[in-house]
Amino acid sequence: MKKVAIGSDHGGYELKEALKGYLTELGYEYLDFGCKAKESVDYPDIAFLVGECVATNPDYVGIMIDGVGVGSGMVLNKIPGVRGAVCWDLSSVINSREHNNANVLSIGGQFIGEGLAKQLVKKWLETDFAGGRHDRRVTKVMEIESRFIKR
Ligand SMILES: O=P(O)(O)OC[C@H]1O[C@@H](O)[C@H](O)[C@@H]1O
Repeated sequence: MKKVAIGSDHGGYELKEALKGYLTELGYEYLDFGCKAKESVDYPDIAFLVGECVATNPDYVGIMIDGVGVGSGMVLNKIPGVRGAVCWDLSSVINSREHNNANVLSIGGQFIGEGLAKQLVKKWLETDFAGGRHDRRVTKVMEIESRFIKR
């Protein structure tokens, strides 16, 4: 079972706190990268920490929650090795795992209520990469990334 790197900005703080308890209920270990209170913070700072954890630890997947999910999605996809997926419903969640082998889920705490967020997180964590033709495509995604990595 993968471990979960979880983080939020102020827009996702309350949902993050609720999801932590839910992850424990489901049997997942997690590492909380903040934020630690509802005061305003900058989503790139936290999304970076979540993405860095996932990029450097194959045992981890990530969950990042800001107000909308899009900004953190941008940050996550700047980090080599991270495939961040901004999702809003069960179809996008399932597709991001089966087709894209997403390793970080980004959701918007201002749009997604606690009940739906729990459904999305559970489904995302339980859905496997389908491989096959999708493996070829994800390999191409990662190859494109490698063209921009300076050595
Ligand atoms: O709460 P403020 O600072 O207005 O806006 C920050 C939010 O707006 C978007 O960039 C992100 O979703 C972030 O959570």
